Amino acid sequence: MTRQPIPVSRPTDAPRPAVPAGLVSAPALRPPRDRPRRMTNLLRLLPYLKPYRVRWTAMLVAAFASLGATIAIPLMTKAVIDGPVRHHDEHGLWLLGTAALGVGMSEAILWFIRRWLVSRATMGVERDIREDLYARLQVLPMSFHNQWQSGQLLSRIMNDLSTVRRFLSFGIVFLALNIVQIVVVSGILLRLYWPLGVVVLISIVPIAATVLHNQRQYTKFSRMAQDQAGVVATGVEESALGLRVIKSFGREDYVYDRFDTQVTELFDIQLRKVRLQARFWTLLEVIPNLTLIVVLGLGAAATGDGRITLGTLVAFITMMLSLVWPIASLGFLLSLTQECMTAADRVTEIFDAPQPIADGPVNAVSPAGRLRLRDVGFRFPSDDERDSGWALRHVDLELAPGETVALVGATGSGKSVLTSLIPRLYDVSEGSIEIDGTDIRELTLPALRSTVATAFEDPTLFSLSVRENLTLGRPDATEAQITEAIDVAQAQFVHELPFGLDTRIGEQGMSLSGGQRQRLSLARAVLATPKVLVLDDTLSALDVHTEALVEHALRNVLQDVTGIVVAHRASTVLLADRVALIEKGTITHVGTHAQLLATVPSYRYLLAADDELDDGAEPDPEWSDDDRRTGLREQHDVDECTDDTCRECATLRSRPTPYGATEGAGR
Ligand SMILES: Nc1ncnc2c1ncn2[C@@H]1O[C@H](COP(=O)(O)OP(=O)(O)OP(=O)(O)O)[C@@H](O)[C@H]1O
Repeated sequence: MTRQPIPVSRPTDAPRPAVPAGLVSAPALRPPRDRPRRMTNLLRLLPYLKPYRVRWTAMLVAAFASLGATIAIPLMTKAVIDGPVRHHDEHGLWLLGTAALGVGMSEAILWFIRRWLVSRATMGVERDIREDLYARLQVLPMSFHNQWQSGQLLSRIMNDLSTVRRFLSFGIVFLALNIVQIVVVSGILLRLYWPLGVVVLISIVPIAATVLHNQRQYTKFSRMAQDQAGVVATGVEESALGLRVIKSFGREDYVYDRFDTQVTELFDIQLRKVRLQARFWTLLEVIPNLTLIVVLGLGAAATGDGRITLGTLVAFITMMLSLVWPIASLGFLLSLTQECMTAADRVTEIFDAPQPIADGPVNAVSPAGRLRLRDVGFRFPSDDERDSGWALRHVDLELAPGETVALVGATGSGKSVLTSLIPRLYDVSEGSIEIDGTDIRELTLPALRSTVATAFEDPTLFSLSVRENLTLGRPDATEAQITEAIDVAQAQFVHELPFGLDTRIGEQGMSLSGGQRQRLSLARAVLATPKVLVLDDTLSALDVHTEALVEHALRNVLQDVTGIVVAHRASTVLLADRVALIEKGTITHVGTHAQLLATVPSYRYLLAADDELDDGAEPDPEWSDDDRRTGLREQHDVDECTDDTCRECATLRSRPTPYGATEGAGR
């Protein structure tokens, strides 16, 4: 089974309507309460109807035609009663009866046509907005995703868009139809017998007043319910992903209680909505019934006095009753309109989120891969006024094409943040990063991301086949190239999966072990054949033997690319030509492993945990270049050495490498 890789943005040639311009160049995200633009947000979604305008207009015509039939039937009834029935005209009765039957049947057929026409159009609109929203989520920067709960996004992309569809499919149509029906029928009622018409109009006033009064409350509850649905979705997602942790700590009760609180809150909000509606619906039941009693009494008297005919009274009552549903549903339809406006707010918040990381003008993959960081500083974007602090400051580093630098630093020192800046997952806050002399902000994102490939410590795999996961960065890779990348990453285990490369792996690659996922992630990065390869502690989950094999193969790959390798172990550092030590967000030392080992105590502490070594000691001038590079003297025989204070023995013995203390890091 071969499937297309996950698209990260909508293909430009896809036969879909463009995102309405209002959505693309929308202003920055602002909290919903500050925005008096609720209707505007809904209107901004209406251009999605454009591709379906013929179908939608036809649907409106069918709907209004069937409304005409609905109104005509009571009038025909009047004509039958006051004409053929009253005058015992059998021929006229057949004629008018058949016509009324025809009108009734055409009303039913038009109703069916309306439903048939509208469902396809509105489902298409829902699909189109959903696709654009998804494409938008793909291009929004990491800072956006850091700030948004994934459940909120899920609830917007699923629930809110269904609300928009419901509104477009019947909400807006019936709102228009019902208003027209109320106005036209009220006019006819006044014309049939104005005193009774006035009674009916008076009865509409309290209903309309209640509808308007309820709107604000209902809107507030709608928004609260929709936001809380997002919180619940986040809870479900988190507990599904963190199931192992929850089980291993035996915290099922705790997460259940937390979930129970969230769900109960949603339940309470929905209950408040229902209570509000219930009060409203009660009013809608009572008032028409009271009106009917009054109309029947006054109408019977008027018929007895001969002021109106029996046919007029029957038509009046039939028409008046036909108003009950349009008026009653007005409350529901206005509620739906409110919900839809809230949903449109929530959807457009995503479209409106700023996209600071945009394409530059240069669409060319960098030829050599010379990487330069100039006085780079970075602070995480923060929502509030609080200063988020500098995660990186004054970072200067230059890598020649083909050179590999290991990034070493204590946990939290800024290594991952630094590696995220190179593919522009975040943009630098100050300074610049250049590849082959071009500021990476000048490059188009596709060009940059073809130049730079990254493998992360926590490798995310998708619910796709192994092949699709591997070729994410290079969809046109050949079998030979895939096999080579698999070999480099020592991921040959994929051939033993039930369907080999076509085996579909579970959600987030969960059916694979951590080390297997890391190897696939590494193979994916290698297969992308970048000019700059960034490995963010990619080998941390491998056993020492596999790590040694991967490193052996990686050595060849790194010869041809510029590499930044985040390393916590000496064995990984040995892949690099030079090492950069990062401390509290700043690169404090750059040199070979041996130089730093010999001269920088904090570096020794990090890699060797050896604080017994002399601070500031220079490496032995008799060491070979290779020894200097590795910081280990291969010729030195630890077993033979009798000097208890020997620096080399201490280094070799304490080093947490897979190579054995006397093997000189296995080079
Ligand atoms: N999304 C974020 N928002 C705010 N601060 C963050 C975010 N991600 C990381 N940080 C902070 O930035 C700093 C550097 O984090 P980073 O992940 O780069 O550390 P690291 O050196 O890679 O650590 P480790 O070796 O543990 O992976 C830390 O203080 C961390 O708390």
